[in-house]
Amino acid sequence: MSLKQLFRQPMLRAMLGRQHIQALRSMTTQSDKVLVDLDPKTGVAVVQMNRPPVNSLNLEFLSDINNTLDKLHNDKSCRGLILTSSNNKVFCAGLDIMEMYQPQTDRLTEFWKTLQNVWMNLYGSRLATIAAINGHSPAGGCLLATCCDYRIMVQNFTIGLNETQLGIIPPFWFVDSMEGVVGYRQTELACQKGLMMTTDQASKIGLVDEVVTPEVVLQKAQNEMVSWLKIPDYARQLTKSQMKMPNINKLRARRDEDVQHFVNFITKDSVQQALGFYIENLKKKAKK
Ligand SMILES: CCCCCCCCCCC/C=C/C(=O)SCCNC(=O)CCNC(=O)[C@H](O)C(C)(C)COP(=O)(O)OP(=O)(O)OC[C@H]1O[C@@H](n2cnc3c(N)ncnc32)[C@H](O)[C@@H]1OP(=O)(O)O
Repeated sequence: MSLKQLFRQPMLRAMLGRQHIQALRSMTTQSDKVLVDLDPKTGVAVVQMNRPPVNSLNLEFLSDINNTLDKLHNDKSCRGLILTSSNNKVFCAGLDIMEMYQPQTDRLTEFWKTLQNVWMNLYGSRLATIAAINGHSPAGGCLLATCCDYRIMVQNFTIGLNETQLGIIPPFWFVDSMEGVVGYRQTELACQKGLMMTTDQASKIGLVDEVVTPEVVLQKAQNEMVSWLKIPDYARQLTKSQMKMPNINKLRARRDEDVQHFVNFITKDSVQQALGFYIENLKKKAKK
């Protein structure tokens, strides 16, 4: 069903009310890959990633996410953001591997710059941000989750920075994001070994704050958000910025160098070969 058709549903209209539908409409015109429901009463936006089959992050999807963040940041009524997925098995499969396999350099460069922008925009967001992780969350998916201020994850899924298992390297700002959440030692273990952790394992090291069942994940995120929004915005925002700016400034200072490293690394024959094998295995596994 298209969004237009969805808005026409009498049940939905009755449930949400007219004002809410208006907000929904204005926020969803941007992209069908990023669905935004901004509640004008609470100032909380639920942002659903909606790029089937697995929300892998390609250039266009990343641009859509970035535009959505910009729009929400420019909307004074918006105070909180809950990031989740329309797929109840996969929160986000990480970067779209096809962007990195046999790439055109211009697009690869643009792709990486856009990912850097998404990271800076979400990690440094003025909003209180909660990830409602309702499915698997490898690599770039884990990065998005660690950009948020709080993580609630559905049981029996997996999360982690598994890059080394693919023969690639998690960039320093991926690592910084993880370290900010779980500390140096756990980051060292998780990143060097490319660990994909179950929800329970992730909870034990503090990578996720709450483990829940699928039915309640969004409600739990909404409840948690209430407590964050009780804090005066300026106090919360300045405290957040004090803690996050050093990492953002670190990437800002090394942006071009980081793009260059990425492009040089990805275009190496050995890395292309490793990615080729990985894609083949993914496809074989998907067919089974
Ligand atoms: C000196 C310093 C140098 C620094 C250099 C920098 C180095 C580079 C840094 C790059 C950082 C990379 C970050 C990443 O995010 S890489 C991506 C990592 N992601 C994964 O490994 C996830 C792979 N996917 C899965 O494990 C599963 O798909 C998942 C658990 C997410 C879901 O399982 P499920 O069973 O539900 O779905 P399928 O596996 O059947 O998949 C369905 C189809 O989707 C395709 N797919 C899956 N993941 C991806 C992906 N990440 N990109 C593109 N496509 C993906 C899969 O192949 C299936 O497709 P088909 O149906 O067409 O076969």
